Amino acid sequence: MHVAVGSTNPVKLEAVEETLERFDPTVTAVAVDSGIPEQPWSVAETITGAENRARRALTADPADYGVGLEGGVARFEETPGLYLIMWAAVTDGERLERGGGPSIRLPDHIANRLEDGQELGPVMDDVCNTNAIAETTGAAGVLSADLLDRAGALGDALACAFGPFQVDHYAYQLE
Ligand SMILES: O=P(O)(O)OP(=O)(O)OP(=O)(O)OC[C@H]1O[C@@H](n2cnc3c(O)ncnc32)[C@H](O)[C@@H]1O
Ligand SMILES: [Mg+2]
Repeated sequence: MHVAVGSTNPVKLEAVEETLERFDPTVTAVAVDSGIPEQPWSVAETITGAENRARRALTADPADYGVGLEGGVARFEETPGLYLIMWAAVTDGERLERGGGPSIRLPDHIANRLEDGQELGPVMDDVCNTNAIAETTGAAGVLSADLLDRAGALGDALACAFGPFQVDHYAYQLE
């Protein structure tokens, strides 16, 4: 199985390789434009970024599946605070499925810096005194006391978008 991933971030490639390990995938990285701002600010924008990445990766590199993984931030009416969210999209060229990953509240001092227009990756590096933490454990790792890591969190979203291609239950269309 050949999977084209719309990113060159090693943590995203790791997420795909680990999550789809059972299918023994050949994973290629495709540099694509996500078509949205570098720091998505809503569920809708984050999902659109994942969709664009999946479609554009498959167009650039004809594989069995195109995968898009996108991190973003969003507010929810039902709960206070700014949340880090992540979404995945998978396409086989005809059908496209979406799946969501974990959501974790950002500390106010970090949320305030995003409100001022900064990006989460560099803000996390500044706060944690790290270099490119978005390519390893990520904010998801740091803020969950390492109960998660970014590859695993993105992998959960991917599993939710990829599973429906493999499971017969989705093949029956309800009229
Ligand atoms: O090369 P790409 O694929 O774009 O990888 P990226 O790390 O920039 O990932 P996204 O564009 O999907 O994420 C949007 C922004 O949110 C940041 N981000 C998302 N999740 C993060 C995490 O767990 N830790 C640190 N930064 C994160 C990321 O660095 C970007 O500034
Ligand atoms: Mg990015």
